[in-house]
Amino acid sequence: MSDAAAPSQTSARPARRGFGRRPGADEGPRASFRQLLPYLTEHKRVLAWVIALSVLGAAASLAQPLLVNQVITRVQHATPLGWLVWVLVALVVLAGIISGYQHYLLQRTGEGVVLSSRRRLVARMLNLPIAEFDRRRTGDLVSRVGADSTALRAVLTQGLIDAIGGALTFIGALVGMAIVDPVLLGLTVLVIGLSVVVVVLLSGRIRTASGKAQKKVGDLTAAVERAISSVRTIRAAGATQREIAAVDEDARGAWRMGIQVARISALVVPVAGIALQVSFLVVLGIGGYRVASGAISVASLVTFIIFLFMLVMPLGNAFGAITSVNSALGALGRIEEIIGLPGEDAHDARSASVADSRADAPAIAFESVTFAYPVDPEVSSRAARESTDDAGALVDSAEPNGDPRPVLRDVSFEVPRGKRTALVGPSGAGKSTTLALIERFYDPSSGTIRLGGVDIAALPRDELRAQLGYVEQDAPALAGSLRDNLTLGAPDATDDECRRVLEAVNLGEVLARSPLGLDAPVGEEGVMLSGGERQRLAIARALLAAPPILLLDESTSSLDGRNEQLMREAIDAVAEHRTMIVIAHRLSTVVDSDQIVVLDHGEVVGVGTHSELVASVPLYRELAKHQLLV
Ligand SMILES: Nc1ncnc2c1ncn2[C@@H]1O[C@H](COP(=O)(O)OP(=O)(O)OP(=O)(O)O)[C@@H](O)[C@H]1O
Repeated sequence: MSDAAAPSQTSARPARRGFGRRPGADEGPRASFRQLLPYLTEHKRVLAWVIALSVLGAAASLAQPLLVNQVITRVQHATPLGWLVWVLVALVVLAGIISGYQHYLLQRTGEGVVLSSRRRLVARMLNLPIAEFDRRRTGDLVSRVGADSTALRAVLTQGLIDAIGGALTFIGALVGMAIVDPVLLGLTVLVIGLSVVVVVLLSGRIRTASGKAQKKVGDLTAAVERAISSVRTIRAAGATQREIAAVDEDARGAWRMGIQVARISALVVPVAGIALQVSFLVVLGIGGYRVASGAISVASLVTFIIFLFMLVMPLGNAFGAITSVNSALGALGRIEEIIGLPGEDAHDARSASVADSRADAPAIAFESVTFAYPVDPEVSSRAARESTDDAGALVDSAEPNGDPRPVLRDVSFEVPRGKRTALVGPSGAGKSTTLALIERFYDPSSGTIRLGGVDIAALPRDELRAQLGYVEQDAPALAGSLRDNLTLGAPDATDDECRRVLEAVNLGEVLARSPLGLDAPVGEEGVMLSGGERQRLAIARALLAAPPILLLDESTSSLDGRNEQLMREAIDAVAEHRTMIVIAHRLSTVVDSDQIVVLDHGEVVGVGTHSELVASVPLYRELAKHQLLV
């Protein structure tokens, strides 16, 4: 049940500040090369094989000019060519096969890196504390799994491994040059060293710019996600053009950052070429002078120049690799930012088990629970810095001094086993928050919540959530079929059980509506169902998992008489033999509850039956009068 509830919590309660821009958060996170290594070492065998192939390929290619030279000499001297041509053909074919195979292996490994980053990212993302979803934008998170992970592929497919393979040629050329003429080598190293310094200096800027570019893509995805998920509201408000303009602005932001990356890499790409040309001119000039002065022979100078070309080629590859690795590091920074966050159970004690609960203890007990929603650190520090008026407008969950504002204060009440307890109170009193604390979507700032006498903070979360069924307030249906929705918390349920449970919540009619039966799609967020049907489908889902305690956050939307009756019957079906906590927005649903807890401004102002509360709690009497129940 918990698995069902946790992820969909985000859609039920979109982040309060979710759509806004996060001030000062323009600097994307940056990753270091060290963080990339685990992704590469996962494939170290294939990569070693690829490097070996690239050395072999280089040797096959390098041998070709030597053989061509031989062929030409033999033709000039009219000597038979013999096996030479066949060896040459074989080498050309071999070099081609090696390069094709190497390309395939790199692409495949690149996909492997993307896959493992996505797996790690999604595994962590779906385990993050709910508060992280409150403060982050869904689209931005989605973009990390899509665009950012894809960017990692470039590390392998664009030069890094070629550069490593080329390192051998590079070192060989250096050694050869040192033997031929150390003085000329000194000059060459000076020129090439300068180009390396330039590239290394630029590489940091590429990484930063790529990180920002990926962040802009995240902003864009978030804007598109917001526009698509609220498309009905946007159309109805006549705001389509404004939304298009807003998304357009984000798209242009991503484009601008992309251009910036292109500008910096445009500086890097020609550096290797310039280094070659300059060192060629220097070697020719100074080398020519040294030949003239008799310091070296012409043959040595020619050999040195050939080595120079062999030296600069892999250097060009390495510079290309620096660009692609730094771009990937920009994306990796955003991936690692999420992977590095602690999961919701990182600090859990797990020192108790549900088996420790006592039969004589209440099903649930709140003991002096105080709770404040965590405030985004950025907002809290901004609130503390700026004038209180502005800060107040920033976010309503922070006190003017930046401290989080308590939503529940010193709340104590008990939920008896097998009975129906209702939570009532004005909007914003903290009713949904109370259920969220029982599910441990958040932990109290102080006080204790007990399940059968056991502190829920000591229980493994999956054990706790297996005891609870949770029906959220609005639209709690997931895209997919009726069956997908029902079996979310009970994957082994049979079709018969699914059908029975649909009948129990008066949804038999929905089942009969489509020839697809249980396979009938419910649409994105269940749009193909009415509000009342969605809520009853969620109740059916909870019922199928058969948890001993059911938490039901009744829909705020008003239901017509027939739907209300259907809902009441569904709740009665659920309540049988179960402990139930229901948040009631219509008192008529709860007047016959065994116990009613009245919340006001985060405090318990009364606990009792309907008639007791009418007699003793003015707020309840007021609510009842309003709803024509007294
Ligand atoms: N994720 C959140 N982050 C920050 N503040 C929140 C969050 N969810 C709720 N709040 C705040 O907590 C307070 C209590 O909200 P809650 O949803 O628990 O009230 P409620 O009694 O269920 O209201 P309603 O009857 O309207 O559903 C409100 O002031 C609300 O703004």
